[in-house]
Amino acid sequence: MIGYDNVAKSFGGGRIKAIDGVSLTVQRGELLAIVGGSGSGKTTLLRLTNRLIDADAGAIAIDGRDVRSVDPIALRRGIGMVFQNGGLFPHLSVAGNIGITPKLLNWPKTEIAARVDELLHLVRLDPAQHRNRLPHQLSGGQRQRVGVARALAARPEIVLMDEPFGALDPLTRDVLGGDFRALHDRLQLTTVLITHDITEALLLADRIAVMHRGRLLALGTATELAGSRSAYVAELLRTPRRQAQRLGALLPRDGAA
Ligand SMILES: Nc1ncnc2c1ncn2[C@@H]1O[C@H](COP(=O)(O)OP(=O)(O)OP(=O)(O)O)[C@@H](O)[C@H]1O
Repeated sequence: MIGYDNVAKSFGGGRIKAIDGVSLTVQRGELLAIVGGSGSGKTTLLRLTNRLIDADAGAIAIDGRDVRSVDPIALRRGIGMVFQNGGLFPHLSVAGNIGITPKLLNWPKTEIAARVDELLHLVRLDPAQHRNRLPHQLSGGQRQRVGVARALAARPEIVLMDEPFGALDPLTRDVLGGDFRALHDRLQLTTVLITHDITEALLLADRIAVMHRGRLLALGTATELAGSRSAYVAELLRTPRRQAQRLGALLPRDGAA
């Protein structure tokens, strides 16, 4: 569904190699997580995908079509994008935020209103209670749900998510992650999700891409990564492994559910 072929992108007149020869294929229907330290190139890769920036070298294809042959605005309208903290327009209501792409696409008003309510149901927010609120009148988790609804408004096949659950408490994060995974499956989306949290990546994604200094260091399922010989990947997996062992010992299986 998305193919990256030897993609490179530098900043600062070539001094900062943000992406340094990345090749990777995201399968249709897959949820791929990208993990890696700060500055490893995760956001740059996402921004290249919908042409918020263009690559210096290599090619990116969506459904077999080079993204450079598609009008960037049309491209972005066909790809849902979810940001950390929702990225909602503060002066627009929930309905205004969710309906923004359909409005740009000149959908009739009644159709937009029906779609907003349908999407609020989809992300498990009561339309009557939420559609007229402003973003600051929502909790962090509710804002992210609205962010997901907005990304899905024009029925994209691809969703790009940049640390969507990063600023949430661990319980909300877990629930939202699970809810999104269910939506991804139900709507047969292809999703690329950036996260700092390797545990979240292991639990949610079909495959995980590990980025390090602009390069793709490893790519695979949890089991495949566990067999990686990279010292960096072993270090990444050490914390969730240790936590799983400690929690297994601390929480007996037949305790409170
Ligand atoms: N517009 C820009 N101008 C100059 N340098 C940039 C720009 N965008 C990104 N960079 C640099 O490119 C490198 C990769 O940045 P990127 O934002 O892709 O990393 P990241 O892995 O998403 O980091 P984080 O997890 O901290 O968000 C960094 O060194 C960053 O400073």
